[in-house]
Parts: sequence; structure tokens; C-alpha cells
Amino acid sequence: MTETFQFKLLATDGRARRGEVSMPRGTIRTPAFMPVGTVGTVKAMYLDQVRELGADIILGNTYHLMLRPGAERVARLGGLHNFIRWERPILTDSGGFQVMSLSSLRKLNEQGVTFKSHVDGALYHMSPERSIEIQGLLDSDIQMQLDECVALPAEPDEIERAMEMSLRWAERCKVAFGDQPGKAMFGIVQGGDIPKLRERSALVLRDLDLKGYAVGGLAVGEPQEVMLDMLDVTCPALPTEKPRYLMGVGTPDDILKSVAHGIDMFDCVMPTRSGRHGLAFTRYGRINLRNARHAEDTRPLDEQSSCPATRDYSRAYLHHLIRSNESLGGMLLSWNNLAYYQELMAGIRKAIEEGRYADFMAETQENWKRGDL
Ligand SMILES: Nc1nc2c(CCNCC3CCCCC3)c3[nH]c(NCCc4ccccc4)nc3cc2c(=O)[nH]1
Repeated sequence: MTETFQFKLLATDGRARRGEVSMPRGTIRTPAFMPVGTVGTVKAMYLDQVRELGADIILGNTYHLMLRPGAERVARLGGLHNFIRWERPILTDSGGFQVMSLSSLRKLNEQGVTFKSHVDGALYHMSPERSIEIQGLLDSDIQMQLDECVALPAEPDEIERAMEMSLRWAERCKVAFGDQPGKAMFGIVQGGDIPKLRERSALVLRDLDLKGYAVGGLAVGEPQEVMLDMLDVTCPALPTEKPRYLMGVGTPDDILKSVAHGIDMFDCVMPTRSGRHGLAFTRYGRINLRNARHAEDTRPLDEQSSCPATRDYSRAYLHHLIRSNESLGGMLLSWNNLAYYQELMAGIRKAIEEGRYADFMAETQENWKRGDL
């Protein structure tokens, strides 16, 4: 806990880093997985549970909250932490990525993005300055610049246009953010799957001397090895003494490999969203509880787990709940999946501390192959 935002590197193992982000609202142990608290709650989870599982920080949802209940209303109600009763750090995305994927996008130009709300069809304009203002009204601890993320594959000149505009928006967001001790604004590296654009984006953002850096424009349809190749180019161009956040990533395998490529922070809807659809992540790989073969399997997902959802409920019952579309099914599998992700992160952190990350990776991937027993 500190009055300012500080990142400390505690250990490294190859390019894997074990660190700690200290902020007034709490300390974040890295590598960290940040559960997504969509519209003020991690879907189907109580935030006390999310904390008990080991989460030091969660994501808020700028796009949803600005549409409903509205950023000014959240501010009048005392900010997002009071609203959702989470007193530790919250990271908010700038909203640009979700505008692209959720709303009937009207237009995107130098001034920002104009879109129709998917809630009530009203028109909104979000400039870099307004995005930072909204994240400030939410009292967010780590705020992301507004950026333009291009889905892959894409034309090189399209990727370059979006990357250069995102750099100009980074500068505007830095000015709008000003000096807020104890809070941070992260820049977002763009550049698609083009190494020289990635390098330029990282180097220009580095000169802005921001508190942390996200790697964006990935996990947008490219193969995993392209994503990892872009990390090979981007991470070395970023300052070692600042945290690196790979946006929207990912599966346990993505996370394991991205840590080895120098990433410190992750967020993904995967564990909660796929949990609601019946997919369980376990130490031995994925298990799709919708599958009929679980209908009479009395074993729990993993009897050695400390998580009640994983240890105490039979696969038969989970199968029944998911097939019956009972909300308890999604709750238990979201719980299991978040527990597994946090257990994986704890294992990653320990392995780096002990200088045995390569072995940890190999044995973890070996166990996943045992798969759906
Ligand atoms: N600014 C910005 N955000 C990005 C995001 C959103 C990160 N999660 C925000 C979070 C806020 C709260 C609500 C939820 C989202 C990404 N997500 C992905 N892939 C997801 C790939 C994926 C994985 C599993 C399921 C669906 C999609 N690539 C991303 C790239 C960018 C980017 O360049 N710029």
C-alpha cells in the first residue's frame, strides 16, 4: 500500500517476471489475472468470493457503466468501489474496444468514436478526453487510453493508420489524465502483426513516460504464435521497470506462454463466460459439462481442490444444472474456473520466485493433456 503507484520487480526467470504493483487501495501480485467485473459485478460471482480466490484487482466496464447507470450517476453515488463494494484496485478499459464489438458503430475519426447505445439506441460521442473523464468519474485506479484496435487479418496501411491515431490519442489522454498520484494511466501498444509498427508504437509510448503499458491489438483472431511473435518484438521495446498488461488474454495456455514472453497482467472473460456455458477449466485440462458422458459421473471436478465448487459437486449434478440452464450451474463453474485461474497464477508466481518456470510450464502442460478423464 503506498500513496503513489509503484511497480517493483521481485524476481525474473528468463523473460518471466515476478513483481508487485503497489497502489493506495492495495497491492497487486504479478503475474496477475484480473477477473472481469462486467456491469459492476463479476457475473454470477459475489465479489467476496472473487477476493477469496486471490484476485488483487478486477476490471470495471467503462462501456456498459457509461450507458447504464451513467458515469455521472456512479460518481454521485460515490464511485465504482462504493457502488459495487470492492475496495481494492479497479482497472477500467477505455471503452473503444467494446464500442467496436458491441454497438452499432457510427463513426470513428480523429475526434474520437461516435456510436449508438446497444441499450437504448441513444447517440454517444467518446473522445480520448471524455474516456479519461468517464474513467475518472468511476474513480478507476488504472485507466486505459482510448485506442483503436484493428481485428486481424488487416491491411498494413489500415493497421498503421489506427496505430498512429492511437499514439496521438495516447498523448491527449496523458494531458487529460494530468497528475493523479496513486492512480495510473496506461498506454496501449498497437501495430497489429507488423513488427516495425509494434516497435514504433512501443518506443513512442515509452517516451510519454507513462506508469504502465498494455499490449493491445492482439487476441483478435490471430494464431497464438503470431501473438507470441508480437510479444517478442513489443516487450523488449518497453521499459523493464514498468508493468505490462496483455489485453483480453486468455486461455491458461496463452497465459503460461505470455508470462514466459514478459507479460505481467492479464484479463479475460473466458473463465466466467465459458463457465456459464458449461466449460470447466481444471488442472487436467478442460471438461465440457454439457457432454452426456458426465450424466452419471459421481466424481467432483477435482477432489484435491480447496474450492467447494470444484471439490464438493459431482459432474453429474453440474451436467444436470447446465443442461437445465439453472443459474447455479453457471455460478459453480464460474467459481471453479476463477479458482483455477487464480491457482494457476499463484503457481506461476511461485515458480518464477524459485527459478523453475520452464519446468512449471512443462509439467502444467503435461497435466492438461490428461484431459477429460
Ligand atoms: N482498449 C483495448 N481493449 C482491448 C481488449 C479488451 C480487454 N478486456 C476489457 C474488458 C472490460 C470489461 C468487460 C470485458 C472486457 C481486448 N480483448 C481482446 N481479446 C479478447 C478475446 C476474447 C477472449 C475470450 C472471449 C471473447 C473474446 N483483445 C483486445 C484488445 C484490446 C485493445 O487493443 N484495446
